[in-house]
Amino acid sequence: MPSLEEELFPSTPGKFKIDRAHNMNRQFNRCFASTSTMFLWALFLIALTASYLSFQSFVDSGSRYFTASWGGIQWEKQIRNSAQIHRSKGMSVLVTGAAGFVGSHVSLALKKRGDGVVGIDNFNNYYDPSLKKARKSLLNNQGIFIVEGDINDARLIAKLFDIVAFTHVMHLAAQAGVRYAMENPHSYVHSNIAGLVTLLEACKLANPQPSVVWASSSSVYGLNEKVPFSESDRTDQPASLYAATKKAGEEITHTYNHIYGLSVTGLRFFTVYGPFGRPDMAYFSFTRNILQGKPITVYRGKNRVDLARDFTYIDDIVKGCVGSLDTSGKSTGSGGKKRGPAPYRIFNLGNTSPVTVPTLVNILERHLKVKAKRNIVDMPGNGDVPFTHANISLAQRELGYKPTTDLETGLKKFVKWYLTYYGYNRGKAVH
Ligand SMILES: O=C(O)[C@H]1O[C@H](OP(=O)(O)OP(=O)(O)OC[C@H]2O[C@@H](n3ccc(=O)[nH]c3=O)[C@H](O)[C@@H]2O)[C@H](O)[C@@H](O)[C@@H]1O
Repeated sequence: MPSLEEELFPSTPGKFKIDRAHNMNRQFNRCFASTSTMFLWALFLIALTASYLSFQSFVDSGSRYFTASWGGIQWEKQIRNSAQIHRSKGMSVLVTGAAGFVGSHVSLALKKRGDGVVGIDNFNNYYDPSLKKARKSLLNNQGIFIVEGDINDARLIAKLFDIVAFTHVMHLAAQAGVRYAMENPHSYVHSNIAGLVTLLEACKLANPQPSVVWASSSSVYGLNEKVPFSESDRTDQPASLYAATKKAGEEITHTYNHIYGLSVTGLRFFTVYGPFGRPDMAYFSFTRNILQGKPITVYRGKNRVDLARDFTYIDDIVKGCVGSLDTSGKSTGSGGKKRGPAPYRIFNLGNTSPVTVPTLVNILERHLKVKAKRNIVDMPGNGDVPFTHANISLAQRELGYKPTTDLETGLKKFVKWYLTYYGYNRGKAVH
């Protein structure tokens, strides 16, 4: 069985391919010494090398995670229809990661108020792709088309900009998850760094250039101890590779703003939760385990201090995203040339009231009406930070951001959705 990494990176230039060619060469020397057969074999090897190189350049263009084909008149028509704006002064937005948790919610909100939305998602299997497909159906029903492809596919992204003059890009495609970075570090580099650069290259070359709003993370505050976390606080001590790639994203987007005049807004999300959420996150996996009577692992910090998060409800995050798009200001460049300074902004989008993980479990128990089997363990050195707490005054001032859902209310809505979607005692969708 191929390892997960091999599955994720089928195109990574594997040494075995080169070794195989090398071995063939040795066999060839042994078995075929005559000049004429040597000539024939040389031709064969040249042909083999040429096809290998063209295969490499194909995969390097980025379709590593996904093999679906794209293109054609019908495909372009679906994209144009989806991008159509149905309100005055509306925008046409390319949403990356549109089948993801935040991406699907933001796409629906934009479409609802009459903006044009085109999604792109690679539907990778970091978590159950059937949930992503379910979100996709929801979006399709509202007239939103999601292109199946990877943001590393430069040709595909360029094609999308050929078809639609996007005014905005809402970039939410990413390899998420703090602890998984220890298992599969390369997937973070692939999506959060290489993918980001591929996307920014396309934005930089587009004419007109779109304004870019993208998802950074509260994890960039890392080992920062000053609370609450303000945008001007230190972010140079990441505790995980995930955080490091998000921080790198902030620096990379800054250079595209500086050199090419791209308008950029980075949003530091604080542990977003809610209906249609991510199954890899604690509130979601705890719910599944509690309902199935399985134990849950609750991490505890140094000196037996409970871990805490500034859990933020999805509807509040959506308002922050839409507010960011509305106030983003224009990019100034065109065709890769800067014409003047463009906005570069970073905002915390949190809830400003941290809750401990044991309290999160208590609330879930109440809503589920089932007792959890808690397995309390000291936090392993896995990239986690002990607490997060957002200062949101900047977002309040500039975006009108004002979270209104507390954890109790938000989890109630999540549990209601979960039970409708999966039913009791199940991890699989009931429809
Ligand atoms: O806002 C953020 O910056 C980040 O929020 C979450 O990361 P995290 O806060 O670690 O969220 P969870 O994985 O749901 O963990 C929440 C808390 O539960 C704890 N936990 C997690 C899993 C578990 O089995 N047990 C447990 O106690 C974690 O240590 C953490 O304190 C997301 O997974 C990241 O993608 C996101 O960037």
